[in-house]
Amino acid sequence: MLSHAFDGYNNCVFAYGQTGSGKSYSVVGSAGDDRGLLPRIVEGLFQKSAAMSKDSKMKMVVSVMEIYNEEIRDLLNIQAVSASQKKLDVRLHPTLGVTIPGLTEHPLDSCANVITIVHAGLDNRKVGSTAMNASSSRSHCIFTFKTSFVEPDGNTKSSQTHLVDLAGSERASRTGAEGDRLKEGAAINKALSTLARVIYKELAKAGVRKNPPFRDSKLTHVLKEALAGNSKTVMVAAISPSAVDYDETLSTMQFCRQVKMVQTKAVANTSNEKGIEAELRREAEMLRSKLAIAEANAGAGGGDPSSTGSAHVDEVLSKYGRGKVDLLVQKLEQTEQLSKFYGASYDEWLAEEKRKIQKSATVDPDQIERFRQQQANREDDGSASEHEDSDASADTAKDEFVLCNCLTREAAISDTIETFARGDDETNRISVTGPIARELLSALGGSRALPGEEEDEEVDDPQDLMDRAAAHKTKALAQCWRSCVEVESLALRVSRPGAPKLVLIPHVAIRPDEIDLTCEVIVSAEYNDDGEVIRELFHRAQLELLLKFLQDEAAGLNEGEHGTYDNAWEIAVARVTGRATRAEVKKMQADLSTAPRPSDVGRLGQTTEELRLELAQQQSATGRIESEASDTRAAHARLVSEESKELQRECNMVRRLESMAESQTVELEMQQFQLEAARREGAAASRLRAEAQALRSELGSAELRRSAARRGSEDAHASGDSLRSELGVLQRELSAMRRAAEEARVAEGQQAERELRMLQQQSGDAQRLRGELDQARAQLAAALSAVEVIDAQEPDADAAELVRRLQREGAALRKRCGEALSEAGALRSELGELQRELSDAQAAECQQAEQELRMLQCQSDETRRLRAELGALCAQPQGAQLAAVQRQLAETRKRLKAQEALTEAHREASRDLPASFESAMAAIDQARQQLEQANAQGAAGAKGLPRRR
Ligand SMILES: Nc1ncnc2c1ncn2[C@@H]1O[C@H](COP(=O)(O)OP(=O)(O)OP(=O)(O)O)[C@@H](O)[C@H]1O
Repeated sequence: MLSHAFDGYNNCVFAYGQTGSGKSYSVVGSAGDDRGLLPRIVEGLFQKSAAMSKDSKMKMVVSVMEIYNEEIRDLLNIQAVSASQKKLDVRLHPTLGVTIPGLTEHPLDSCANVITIVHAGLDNRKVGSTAMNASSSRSHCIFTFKTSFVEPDGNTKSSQTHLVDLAGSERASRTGAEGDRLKEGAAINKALSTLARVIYKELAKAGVRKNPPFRDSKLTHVLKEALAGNSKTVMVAAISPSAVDYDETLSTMQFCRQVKMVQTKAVANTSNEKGIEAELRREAEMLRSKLAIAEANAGAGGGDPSSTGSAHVDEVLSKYGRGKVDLLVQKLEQTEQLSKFYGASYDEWLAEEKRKIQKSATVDPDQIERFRQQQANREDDGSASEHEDSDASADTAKDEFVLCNCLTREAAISDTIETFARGDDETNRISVTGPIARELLSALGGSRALPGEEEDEEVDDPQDLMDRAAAHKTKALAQCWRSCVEVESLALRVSRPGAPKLVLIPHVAIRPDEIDLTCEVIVSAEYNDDGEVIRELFHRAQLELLLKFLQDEAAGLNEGEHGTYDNAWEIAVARVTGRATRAEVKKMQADLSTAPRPSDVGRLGQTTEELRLELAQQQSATGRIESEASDTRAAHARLVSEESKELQRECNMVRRLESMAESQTVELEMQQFQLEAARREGAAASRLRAEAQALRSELGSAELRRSAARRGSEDAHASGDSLRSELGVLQRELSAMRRAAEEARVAEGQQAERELRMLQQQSGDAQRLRGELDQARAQLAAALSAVEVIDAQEPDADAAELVRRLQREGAALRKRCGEALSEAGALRSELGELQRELSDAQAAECQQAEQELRMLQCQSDETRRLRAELGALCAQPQGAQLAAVQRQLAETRKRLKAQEALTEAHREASRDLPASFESAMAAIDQARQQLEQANAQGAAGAKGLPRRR
């Protein structure tokens, strides 16, 4: 873009997108690395300018405006913004193109200066808060940089860069806009939809001639050149990454696609002021020298014209040359003035240019009122006389010319046109030839197309109407000049030196929809016997008709052989006006002079008398016919006025129909556009058709797989159901087991308690037995001691033997008793251990059961989820997912099997538990029996002891 600007191309960047998507962020941004396009472009321009050669110069001005609720406001003219909300308007200038009179432009000399100015402008911008953006731009903002690069050789490249931050498209339902916000939103959406329509029309334009509705909104009117003309234009599409903004994002992208297809026609804006000036100087010099020759000839009493070249050319030069030279000199002076301005300070030049533009684009309100009044009068007084009409049209023409002058920049041209518009004195007879006419034409039309040629739309705004009327007039005038120039040059070509002069007095009658170009031709038709002009005759002729005749005549003439016709243009005029040419009159005279015979004189006189009589009759008949004709003309005028009213009504209806047709055409174009897109897509579709065929067959096999998968899933469902029922059974079994285990635990606990009590009782019995044993031992000891005493006194071998046996048995008994006791202790500890084991096993079992329950719940949840997934998958058959589900199903089956194995193990464990308990109880019983035996033996032993003596 920077290099385009340096090469003299106009640029435009506009940011488009929904509200809050980042348009302002992209165009202006904030400080540092977050700065947007604008500061970066300006930096680039100044950097490039610094790198240019010293003799080159860059000049830059900036303007900032906003379009708020269809009103243009200058953001750099704070006074206007805050004081009276002064609105600006868009004008189409014949040479400058789209202009906004009153918009201030600030000269720039540094990057910092630009940023300051731009931010000052942005402070005045309309910003509001909506539900979608806390600082939402409520207006379209346009930053315009005009740059011109002047090279050392005078070559100038000028460009204009627009940076446009559009307001975001928004939906009232989402932004929550009400009141003023809603109104702003409506204006924003209107401008954006006009932008879209302009784009559609631009696309349609390639085929048929269309007029995009640029004037329907201020935005498109201002950006007309950027959207369809001389500009390199870029669109930045801002979109939101959020899924809720899907619709807006899609519509932005569709708009993007259309914008991408619009083609603009950018041309480099280059000029060389020095070259133009030099050319003008050369031409002026040449004309001055010719004038000097002509004056010298005139001073010398005429002399022989042929000695200085063409007498006719000299004659024309002597009469009109001064005017031409004066005009050219005037033009030259203006160019000099312009170049002086260019050489002077840039600011002064800028101020002067602005003043000129404002002056040229401002129309006096009185003039508008007068013009409107005259138009109304003209419409109302359709039946007025021709004379009144011509007076009124003369006045109107004058006003229209004044308006026309307002639109031209060149004062000299304005004067000429005004002179041309006056129709009552000698100055009106303007002879136009070659260069001057061309200059006038180029000054009137410029290098641009005439405004009237560009568009043909209905306008309600009076100022607009004035502009267009003036443009229309300018166009008519240009046409008239063109025709005059051609007529004159042809007349010059076909006439001979010494032939009568051709003077054209153009009349331009302008009506809203037609241009009538006629001219009065002076034919020096009446001569006295000495060949002197008695009076000049004026004939009104259609310029176009005249031009055609002259062209025919010129085509029939071989250049250099002027002898065939005395004066071809005279013949042409005579043909047009229906009069005899001088040559014909002369021929008739010659015929008469050569033919008369004395015998015929009387007859001729009689014939002449008869002819005179006939002529008188014809004259009276002509008078009658003329009076009838005037009546008919009046009636015709009335009819015409009625018809024109009728036509006006029909026109209005046609316009309404046209507007309807217009909207239908827009729709049609959109459809055509879509059709075109569809056709393009169709081409891609045909490429994809083969692929689609392959996919279809693949789909068929996928269908088969899907049905197989569905069957599999149904099986899986069935197996899932059976698994579930199994699971239910297992759960029921588990709970029954849990209940049985609980009961067994309680019963075992009670049993263990009972046994404990018994053991305690047995241990008490054992204690008692031990006490009795101790007693028996003490008795035994006492008996032994008594036996020893007895032995000592009277030894008894048997008794001693008995005692020894008893002692042995007692020791054995003691030993066995100790063993029984230790066995009972071991049994007790074993019992305690068993009780601990039992309680541990019960706790572990409970824990395990809870875990299992939890697992089963998880499994049942998972099964439910899997079933739902399976259902969804069945609805959308996709092989991979089905396989995944089958895998999950297999895993679940595996887990169920593991669960079953675990449950079985627990079942086994719970089966083993009572057996070990029973063996423990049997051991206890055995120990108890042994203890009882020991006790019985002990008792028997005690009984068998000899009584103490
Ligand atoms: N790329 C980004 N990085 C960081 N912040 C961003 C970005 N784009 C936008 N933002 C932030 O999002 C918010 C809205 O952005 P911005 O005002 O530029 O949106 P907008 O399209 O101009 O909206 P509107 O049309 O309503 O004016 C701002 O606060 C801006 O700083």
